[in-house]
Amino acid sequence: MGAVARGVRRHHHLQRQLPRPHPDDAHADLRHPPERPGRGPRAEPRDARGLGRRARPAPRPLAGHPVTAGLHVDLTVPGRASVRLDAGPGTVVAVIGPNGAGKSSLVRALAGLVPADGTAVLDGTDLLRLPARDREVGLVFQGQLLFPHLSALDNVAFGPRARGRARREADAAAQRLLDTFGVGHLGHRRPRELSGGQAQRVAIARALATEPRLLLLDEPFAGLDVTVAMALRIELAQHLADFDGVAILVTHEAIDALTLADQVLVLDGGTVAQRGTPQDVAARPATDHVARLVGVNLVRGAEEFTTFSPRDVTVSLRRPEGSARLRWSGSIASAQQHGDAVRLLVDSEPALLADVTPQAATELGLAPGREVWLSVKATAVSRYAAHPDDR
Ligand SMILES: Nc1ncnc2c1ncn2[C@@H]1O[C@H](COP(=O)(O)OP(=O)(O)OP(=O)(O)O)[C@@H](O)[C@H]1O
Repeated sequence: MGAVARGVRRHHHLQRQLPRPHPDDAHADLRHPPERPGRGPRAEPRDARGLGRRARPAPRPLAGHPVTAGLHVDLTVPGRASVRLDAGPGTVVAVIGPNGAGKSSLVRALAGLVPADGTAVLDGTDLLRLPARDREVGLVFQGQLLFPHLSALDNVAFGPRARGRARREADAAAQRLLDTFGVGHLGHRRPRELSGGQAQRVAIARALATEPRLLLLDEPFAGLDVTVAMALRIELAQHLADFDGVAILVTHEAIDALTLADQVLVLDGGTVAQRGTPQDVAARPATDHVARLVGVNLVRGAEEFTTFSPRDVTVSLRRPEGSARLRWSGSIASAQQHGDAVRLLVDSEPALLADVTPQAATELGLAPGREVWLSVKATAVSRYAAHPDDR
């Protein structure tokens, strides 16, 4: 669980120690979704953690697949991606990687939007053997269109209604979700009357409305204003803290992986380059892409990788003393303000980042095109095996 989600879950755990909230309470209803019509009052016992979530129907096992809760993927989208992934219930997996790495191919294969070989077993059922419409999957894709002729509320209520829930109940559940994502007052509006951020909130609410066992979020914050994206991230973290399905979040932002995810899957060239907790992946990146995402330098040797912070790099115009392994030359490709420092991207082998003070940048004339030497102290670098067993 990500750091934000962990905090939220702790908060909810404390709340669970308190007397049960009134059923009309909007937050309570997220944990106590209304029953489907015709089933009468809740008959199932509450689960062991006392969350009061509705007991799910027993998963249908397939021959050769033991019923194991969560998601167990070993699939290939021919020519695009080949991925193995295991995620227990309640896990948020961030999928990161450069353009063309296969991230969208993975989520689209799970959603049934592109054909795939292999298996993707969700709570004992192989999704790849089901038509897309029968998969218990909620989808949020970047710039995804809402139904233009329906109001925001009807967009969210559409899925539950299509699954047989009475209109009043579906609308009430949709309203609660819209409230959760801060757009409860916009339920009457058509999609064209919503801003991008508001529409994206409605899209997330719509994906959650059917209580999917698998939530697929493909860059849900892309293209949003920074403050809107941050607010949405926090709201989503609160929701994910109580979500007992599996969520897969494709993202280009390190902050998503670090704050929302329990597991990070790094794709590169259509295969898994690294997997681990956000902290492990950030501390020991295996690819240049991840190193850039988390803002560290990565020097890859055959047996050993080395990382260090741009802050620990010394920039000089003359060749410095010290170990040749910790010394590079190159020309400055770019110089940008970064917090209270100037961040240089140096076209060395490999390309490296160096943070210098504005004063040093001025004194040394550190502008693009300038030839410089970079060095780092041995005590400032972290080394790790290039090929750990768990990749
Ligand atoms: N419709 C398609 N037909 C054929 N190949 C495709 C198609 N869509 C994607 N590909 C290829 O499959 C590979 C993986 O693409 P994919 O879109 O899954 O990557 P991605 O990691 O999601 O990239 P991005 O971050 O740019 O969205 C790429 O080599 C891409 O060119």
